[in-house]
Amino acid sequence: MISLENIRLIREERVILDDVTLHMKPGEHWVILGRNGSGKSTMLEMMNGYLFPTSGKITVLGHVYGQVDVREIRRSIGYMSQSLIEKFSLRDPVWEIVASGKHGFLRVYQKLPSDTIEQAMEWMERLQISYLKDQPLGTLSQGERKKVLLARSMMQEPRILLMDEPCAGLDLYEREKFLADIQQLQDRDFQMVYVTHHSEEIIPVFTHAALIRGGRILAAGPKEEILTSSYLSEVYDMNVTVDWDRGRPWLKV
Ligand SMILES: Nc1ncnc2c1ncn2[C@@H]1O[C@H](COP(=O)(O)OP(=O)(O)OP(=O)(O)O)[C@@H](O)[C@H]1O
Repeated sequence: MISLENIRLIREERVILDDVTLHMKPGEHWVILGRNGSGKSTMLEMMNGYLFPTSGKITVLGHVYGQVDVREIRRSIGYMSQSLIEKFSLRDPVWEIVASGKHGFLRVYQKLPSDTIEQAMEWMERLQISYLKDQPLGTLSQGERKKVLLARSMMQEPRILLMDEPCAGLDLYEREKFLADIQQLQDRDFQMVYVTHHSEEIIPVFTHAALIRGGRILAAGPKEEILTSSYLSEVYDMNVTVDWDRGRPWLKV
């Protein structure tokens, strides 16, 4: 469903991504793991069509970027990132922000169809944030904001969901609640790509991992083959040991 072939990106004369090749097939959920500044967010922005590579080929849902109207493809891609939260008005009520995801608007200026409002209520119910529906976004905790963003992304019934460090800033409790919500989405016919620098966020729903270091793919494939002590020591530039517990890799430094 998502394929990056020989991607190279040069910005301000710096090589940001080099020789990146990844094939994410239907039925696979991927994690992209790497240190700060390794190029993870840049890769997501390419999958979204926000950034175009200096060279290489990107194919998403069967369409080659550069040969299609990316805005059309983007309708099928949910995107969660901190930068998106910052675009909303902090005064808008939660239900409106969730509902506005249906067509990808940032604000609602017209009366919404009742089925869109109903769908927004259903997603808020499912993610247990109904009690927040009338609260202004600005009054929500970080964890609640992430759930609002997830509900909003799901409104467009995406075929792909890209998540850029969704657990950043969450405490242990909020993180685990959020990850449990992600785990529950597995029955849906879509593909998730999750960017993080914390390997303990790799919950069982994720089937594959790509390790990125200095803008290059260090290793990519089924997660059990990739999340090894040896590869992770290389990606983090320090000696670490992996312990698997209930389908999750935990690191000892
Ligand atoms: N417009 C730009 N011009 C020059 N360099 C850039 C530009 N945008 C990003 N970079 C550089 O590209 C590299 C990769 O950035 P990116 O945000 O993709 O990293 P990341 O792995 O997502 O990091 P983090 O985990 O800290 O969010 C960084 O070194 C960053 O400084």
